[in-house]
Amino acid sequence: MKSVKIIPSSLKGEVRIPPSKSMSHRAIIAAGLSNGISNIDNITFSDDIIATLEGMKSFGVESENTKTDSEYGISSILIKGTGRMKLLKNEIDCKESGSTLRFLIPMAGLFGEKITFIGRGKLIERPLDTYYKIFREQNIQYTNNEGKLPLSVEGKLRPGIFYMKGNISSQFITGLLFILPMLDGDSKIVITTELESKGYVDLTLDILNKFNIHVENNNYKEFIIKGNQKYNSCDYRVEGDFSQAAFWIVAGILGSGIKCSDLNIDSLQGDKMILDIVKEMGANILVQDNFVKVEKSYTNGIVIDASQCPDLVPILATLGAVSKGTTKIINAARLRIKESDRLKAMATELNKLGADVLELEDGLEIKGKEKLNGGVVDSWNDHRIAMALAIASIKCTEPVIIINSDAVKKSYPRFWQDFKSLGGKIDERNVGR
Ligand SMILES: O=C(O)C1=C[C@@H](OP(=O)(O)O)[C@@H](O)[C@H](O)C1
Ligand SMILES: C=C(OP(=O)(O)O)C(=O)O
Repeated sequence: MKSVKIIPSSLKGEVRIPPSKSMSHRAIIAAGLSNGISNIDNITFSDDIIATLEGMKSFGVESENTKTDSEYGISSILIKGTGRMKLLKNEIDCKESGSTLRFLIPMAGLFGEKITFIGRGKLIERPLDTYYKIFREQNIQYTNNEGKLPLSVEGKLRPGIFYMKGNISSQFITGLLFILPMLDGDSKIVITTELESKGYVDLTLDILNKFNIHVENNNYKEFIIKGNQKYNSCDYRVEGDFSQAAFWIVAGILGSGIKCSDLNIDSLQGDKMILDIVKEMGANILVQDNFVKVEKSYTNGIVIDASQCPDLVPILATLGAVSKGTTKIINAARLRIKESDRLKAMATELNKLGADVLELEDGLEIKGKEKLNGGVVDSWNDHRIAMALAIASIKCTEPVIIINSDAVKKSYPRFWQDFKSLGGKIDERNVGR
């Protein structure tokens, strides 16, 4: 396991934002389900994306790496779909990726053969009840380990009406939206609660559309899906990731200004909300068509509703910890079922650095301080916690040691390189455990 020692310094400069993880998962899946060859440009092989790519290969999809830009760790891949999946491997390793697991489970319903999903870390216990309910309703056989992975599924998914809660994870809705259009009859998904993470469903519908699959969205309450649709292959460039840009935007505010390039300002990504949130907190930010530039700014605490942007919470907790007044993060209960219990993780670790964070049942209450101290903190094996703590170091008076710092590989393998290129001073070391 790796740890990093950070000597606090003020970051500044320009960073090319890595491709959106959410859009990469979706592009690989849609391309794999189509009949033909799709060129997917601007891909980073983070652990989560490797899990989806390998999972699709188990379903008979072929992929070829066509271009690699080693300076930025960016690749292009050709995905060869056959339109008809063939099962090459019955065990799918989703590593620690919730998206991979929840997007690929419904695909098992195309085969009717027994398929086993395995995973690691916290993924083993992240909830899947929404799918278990559907399996029972459709007489699909499944076994799990007291509700946890490994999960084995056997049986064909049939078209129909699917009632689903919208406040556990939007990933279940995305998972069904990929497969229901391929079934031999029409389906409807009915959302029985308010839908959280709507932006992620928008991303799914957008990619489906680009690959020739059409779904009617009745105001996020119902999704009407015609059966017998066919995915067309498509050349697709993945745009920059606003969830990752958020770390550098906050780093620029706390440090000495940062330009984030390769962002699409018209993006459908829900985490684009970071721009409005930091503006409301008082940050000076210049937003252009394809880049964002933030200046060092003094920010004030506000109330932040996290229901549509859960992945921003760790870095917003960091910003709140050094903003003037109180920052309250509300509607964030779902954060407890991510790669770590992110509410507990951020409250615990920021407090170790000298912050004043109170963990609430469904949020955080943070009383801002001008400076933090420093100390030894843990990433909880969660990429977003590691990155949020790294950015907190900018405001520390003493060094910060982050244990299990290579958790960043889940979504952003080059994070520490980019941190250094912006002037971050780190010392990486291997530690036992
Ligand atoms: O569909 C997606 O790509 C994602 C949906 C969100 O999950 P929930 O819908 O479970 O909040 C988000 O937290 C996750 O990082 C990616
Ligand atoms: C929660 C995340 O991803 P996933 O649910 O796909 O594991 C994330 O990237 O923060």
